[in-house]
Amino acid sequence: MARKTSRNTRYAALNAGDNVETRRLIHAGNRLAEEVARIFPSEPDTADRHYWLETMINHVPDYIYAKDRKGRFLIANEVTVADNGLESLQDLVGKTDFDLHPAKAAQAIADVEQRVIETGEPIFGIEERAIVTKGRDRWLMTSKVPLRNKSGQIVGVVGVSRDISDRKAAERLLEGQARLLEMIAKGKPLDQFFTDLILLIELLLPGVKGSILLLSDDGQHLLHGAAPSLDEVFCATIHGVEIGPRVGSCGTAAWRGEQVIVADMFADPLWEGYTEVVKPYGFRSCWSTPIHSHDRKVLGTFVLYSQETGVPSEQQKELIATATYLAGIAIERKRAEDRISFMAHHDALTGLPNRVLFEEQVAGVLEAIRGRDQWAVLAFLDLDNFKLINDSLGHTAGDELLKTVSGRMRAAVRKSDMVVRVGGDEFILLLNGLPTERDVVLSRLEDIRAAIAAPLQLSGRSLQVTCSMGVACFPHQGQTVSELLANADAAMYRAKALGRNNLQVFTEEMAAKAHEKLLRQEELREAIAHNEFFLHFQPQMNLASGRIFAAEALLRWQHPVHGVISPGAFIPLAEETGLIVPIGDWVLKTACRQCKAWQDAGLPSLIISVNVSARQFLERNWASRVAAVLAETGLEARYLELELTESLIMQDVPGAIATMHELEAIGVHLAIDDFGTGYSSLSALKRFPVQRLKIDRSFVEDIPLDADDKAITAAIISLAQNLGLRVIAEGVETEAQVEFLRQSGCDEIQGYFFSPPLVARDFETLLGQRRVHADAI
Ligand SMILES: Nc1nc2c(ncn2[C@@H]2O[C@@H]3COP(=O)(O)O[C@H]4[C@@H](O)[C@H](n5cnc6c(=O)[nH]c(N)nc65)O[C@@H]4COP(=O)(O)O[C@H]3[C@H]2O)c(=O)[nH]1
Repeated sequence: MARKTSRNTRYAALNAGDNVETRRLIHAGNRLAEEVARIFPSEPDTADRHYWLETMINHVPDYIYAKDRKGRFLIANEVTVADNGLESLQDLVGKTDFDLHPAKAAQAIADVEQRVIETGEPIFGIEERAIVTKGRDRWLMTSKVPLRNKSGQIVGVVGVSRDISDRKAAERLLEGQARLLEMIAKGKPLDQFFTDLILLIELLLPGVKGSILLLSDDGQHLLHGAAPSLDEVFCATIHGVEIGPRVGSCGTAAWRGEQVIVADMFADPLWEGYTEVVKPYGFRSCWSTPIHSHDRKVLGTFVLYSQETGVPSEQQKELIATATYLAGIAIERKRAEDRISFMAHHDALTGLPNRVLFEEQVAGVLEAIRGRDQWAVLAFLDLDNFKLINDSLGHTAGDELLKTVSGRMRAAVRKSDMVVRVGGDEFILLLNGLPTERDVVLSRLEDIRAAIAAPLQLSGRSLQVTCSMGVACFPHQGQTVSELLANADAAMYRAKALGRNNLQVFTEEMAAKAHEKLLRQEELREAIAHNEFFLHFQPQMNLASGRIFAAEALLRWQHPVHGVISPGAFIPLAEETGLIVPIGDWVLKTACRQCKAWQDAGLPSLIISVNVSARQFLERNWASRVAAVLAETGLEARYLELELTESLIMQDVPGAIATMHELEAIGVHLAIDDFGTGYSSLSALKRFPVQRLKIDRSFVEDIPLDADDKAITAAIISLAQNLGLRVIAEGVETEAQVEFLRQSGCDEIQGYFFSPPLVARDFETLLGQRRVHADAI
C-alpha cells in the first residue's frame, strides 16, 4: 500500500464544486495521503537502506560478514565483531583472518573463500569447529557465497555462520549413548564402560571432571569405579569412604538415595571436614547423583567436580540423569552376568565350585607348579553310604548332610585349594603347592577325612559319615589332567573295593588296570562304529506244553583280537561310560527286526525278550524311543518284552512306574529280571505294571541241594501266582531242577537244560524242530 501512495498525490485537481461537504472530504483525503506517505516512504534513500540492513543483521545471532577478494573484512554484524574480541565494526574493517586467528586456522578459511571467489560456486552448510571457542568446544554451520558488484563481477565473498554446538552436542550424546548401549549389550568390562561414559560427559560438559563410585556389598562404603581424568591419589583417598548423612556430596547422596548438588564445597556444611581432599585440585563445586537399580536400590554414585562454583542447568541435569541411568543398566547387567556365571560354575546346594569351573581352572593350577619342587594332589572323594542315609532319612536330611560336609571340607583346606562337587556325593579335592613328601600329603588328606567323619546331628540323630578317597599326585602320578583324573579314579576304585572308609594312593599296578579300562572303553566305542556286536537268542519254554513261546536276546561282542566276549565283561563299563545307551538301542532294534524277520519267514510268532539297563531306562522319552523302534521294524508291541532289574526300578520308583505305564500303554510286556536279588518290597511289587517275574539263576543253581534256595524259589512262585503274575526260572540246567520247579507250580523255564543261547540261524533250526506255544502271547 505504501508503494501505491505517492508522496505528491493530491486530490485538489478534482472538481470539487461548491459542496462544503465535498471540500471537507477532499481535504481529509489529502491529509491522509500525506500521513501515509510520511509513514511509508516509497523511495527510501541509500542511507535508510543501509541503516535498516545494519539493524537487521545486528539482530541476527549468526555471524554475517563480507570480505573483499583479499580477505579483508568489508562489513560484519555486531556478534562477529564482538566474538573476534573487537569493540566496533571500524576495528574489524580492513583486517583479515590472519590478523585475528592463528595462521593455520586463517589459512584454512582463506583457502575456502578463495575457491568461492575463483569458481563463483557458493558453498552451503559446511560443519566446522569454531576458532573462537568462548571456553567450550563450539561448532558452526557455514555458508559462503560470492559477492558481486552491479556489473556482476566477483569482488569478494559473503559468509554466514550459525552456532550449531547444541545440536552437535545432542548428536554426540546420541552417538555416545548408542556406543555405550552397545558396550553394555556386548558385555564389555565395567571399568571400560565407566571410563567411556565419563569421557563422553566430560566432552559434553567442558570443565567438569567425572567419577563413578560403587556401593560396597555391605552397603556401607563407596569404592572406586572409574575416574579417567582424576588424580590417582585423589581416587585412592575417596576409595572406601563410609557413607553417611553428612559425608560430602557422594557419601550423602548414597546415604539419602537422592541427588546432592553442592555449589560451593567450601561453603557447604556437607563438606565440613572434607575440603582438604579437594583443595589441591582447585575443585569448588561437586554434583553427585546416586546410580539406582531398576528397583531403586542405590548401586553407587555418579559425580562431577568443577573448579567453578555453581549448580547444573536443566540441560546439564538431563545429561547427568542419562549418564546415571546408563551406569545403572551397565552395573545391573554385569551383576546379572556375574550371577549367571556363578550359577554355571558352582553347585547350587553347597555353593562349591562345580566340574565346569574345575575343568576351567585345573590346567592352570597344574601349570603353575610345573617345574617347581612341589606337588599338586588330586583326590576323588565319595561319602560312604550316602544313598542309604538319603533314602532312610529323606532328601532334606541328605541335602543338609552334603552342606555340612562341604563346609567341613572347605574349612579343612587352604583358600588356594579347590573343593569341587562333581555329583551327588562325589567331590574332587585339588590341593596345590604341597611339599613333595608322601607323609605330608597323607596327613593333610587324613585330616580332611577326619574333619568329615566328626559326629554330626541330622534329623535329631547323631551320625558319623565316613568317606573313600582315591588320590593321584602331580606331576609323577599323572602329567595331564585326564591322566590324573583317570589315576585318582583307579585309586578310588581300589578304595571302594577294599570296603570303603579308606584312602588309596595311586600305584603303577592300578595304572595298568586303569590303562586297560581306558583301552576297553575306546575299543567299546569302536565296536559300535565297526558293528562288532551280535545277538544270541535263548529259547524260553512252557513247562506244561514243552513249547517255545519266547526268546531272550543276549548281547555278544565279536572282539577283533579276543574273540567273542560275553556281556558280563563289558556291560558294566558300557553302563559307567553311558555307551550302553547306543548299544542298548542297537540291541532293541536288532532284536525286534529279527523277531519280525522270523514272522515274515513264516516261522511261528514268539515274544522277543530284551534286557534293559538302568542308564537306558532313565533316558528321557525312553518309551517313545521304544515305540519308534517298533514302528521302524514293523514289530507289533505285543511281541516285545522288556526285562527290567529290581535294582533299576528301585533307583527311582515313581519315575520307573511312570515309564512302565507309558510302555504298558504302547502294549509292550514287562518282566522283572533277577527277581529276589534286589530289595523290592511286596507292596511296591503290586504297583509295578509287570506281567512276569524271572527267578534269578543264583536260586535255581543249588536246587535241589540247598533247602533255603528251594524255599525262596517256592515262595517266589507262590507270590507271583498270588499277584496274578507269570513266573519263569532262568539258569535251569538239570532234570532235578525242572522237576522241583514243575512241582512248585513254575510255568516257564530257560536254561542249558533245554538250550544254550544260539545264533539266529541255529535258533531258527531249533524253532523248526519245535512248535511254538502261541497261547503265551
Ligand atoms: N550258568 C548258566 N547260565 C545260563 C543258563 N542259561 C542261560 N544262562 C546265562 O544266563 C544269562 C541270562 O541273562 P540275564 O540274567 O538277563 O543276564 C544278562 C543280562 O543281565 C546282561 N545282558 C545280556 N545281554 C544284554 C543286553 O543286550 N543289554 C543289557 N542291558 N544287558 C544284557 O548280561 C547278563 C549275562 O548275560 P549272558 O552272559 O548272556 O548270560 C545269560 C545266559 O547265557 C544256564 O542254564 N546256566
